[in-house]
Amino acid sequence: MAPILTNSAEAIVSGQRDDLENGIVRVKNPHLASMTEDFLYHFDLGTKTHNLQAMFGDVKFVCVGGSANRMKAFAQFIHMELGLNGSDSNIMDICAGTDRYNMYKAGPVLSISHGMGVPSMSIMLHELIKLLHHAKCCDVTIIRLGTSGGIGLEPGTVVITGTAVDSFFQPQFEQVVLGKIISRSTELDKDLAQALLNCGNEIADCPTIIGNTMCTNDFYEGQGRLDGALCSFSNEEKLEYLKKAYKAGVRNIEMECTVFAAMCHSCDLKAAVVCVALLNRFDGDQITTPHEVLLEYQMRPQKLVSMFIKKQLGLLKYN
Ligand SMILES: O=P(O)(O)O[C@H]1O[C@H](CO)[C@@H](O)[C@H]1O
Ligand SMILES: O=c1cc[nH]c(=O)[nH]1
Repeated sequence: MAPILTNSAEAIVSGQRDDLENGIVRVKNPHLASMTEDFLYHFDLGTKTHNLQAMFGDVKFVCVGGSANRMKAFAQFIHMELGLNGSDSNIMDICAGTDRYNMYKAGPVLSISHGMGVPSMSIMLHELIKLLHHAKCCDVTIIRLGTSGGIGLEPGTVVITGTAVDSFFQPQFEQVVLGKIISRSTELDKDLAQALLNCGNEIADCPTIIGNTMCTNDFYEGQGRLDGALCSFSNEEKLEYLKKAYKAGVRNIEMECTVFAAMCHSCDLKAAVVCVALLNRFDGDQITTPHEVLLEYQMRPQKLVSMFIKKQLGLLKYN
């Protein structure tokens, strides 16, 4: 179906131009300004109940990932890496009042879980972007740290997304709004991707590439797996699709990158997606790699992003 609205139609409304000029995170919703209170239901945080500027005003980096444990571990890791005061074991879940998402803060770094799939990521991002806006956060960089299925890659390879594409290999995110399809661009920040690649290249045993990432709405049939409860295609058809994806520059598959890229792009947030490939999908579908190996793979995006944050904060030199 043809798109009915693109990014260009989302004009900057009055008041938002000031935010653009002073680097404050912007929202693109003219209705928000007239609300006397904004309650971020899935975070259990609100503009009347919490001083969001005092709590979050110093945030410069937001790291997001599917699992609550991973994002807690990342908060503890970055706390240690940045040499922050206090014990990393005291880092508390800021969203403890709800079990939808988990949020941790370590100095200027916010670490949040988003669950699995586009709807879960989308809800989290609506509330996160509003939170950053209400807190008057400036010049924020947001990075997704995830896992993925590789296409033609050695397991353990870290893929920094060049372009986030949908299941038709198109650089767009389509959403149904009021019964019509809206299409938004999934452009990501090229300089940020390159800076992250440079960090990856400095880390031993952390093979890193830039490649296109395909976002799907399912882990099984949606990613061409033969091992789900349902399967409507043959092994040959699966391989043909994966080869087509490879030809289109796709190097990994996950389940959130297009909505993440589109929403961040629409709100002028510098964004990147850094996902480790857990397996090579040309070799199979099941993830049977030992748990300790998977944990080490999951640390790779964290180490890479930690190095980037340290460089940005002047704690490490750029080569
Ligand atoms: O490792 P995370 O961040 O959860 O991401 C990937 O893993 C999940 C599927 O196992 C999907 O959410 C996919 O995008
Ligand atoms: O194959 C995989 C592995 C992790 N996450 C995905 O979405 N797909």
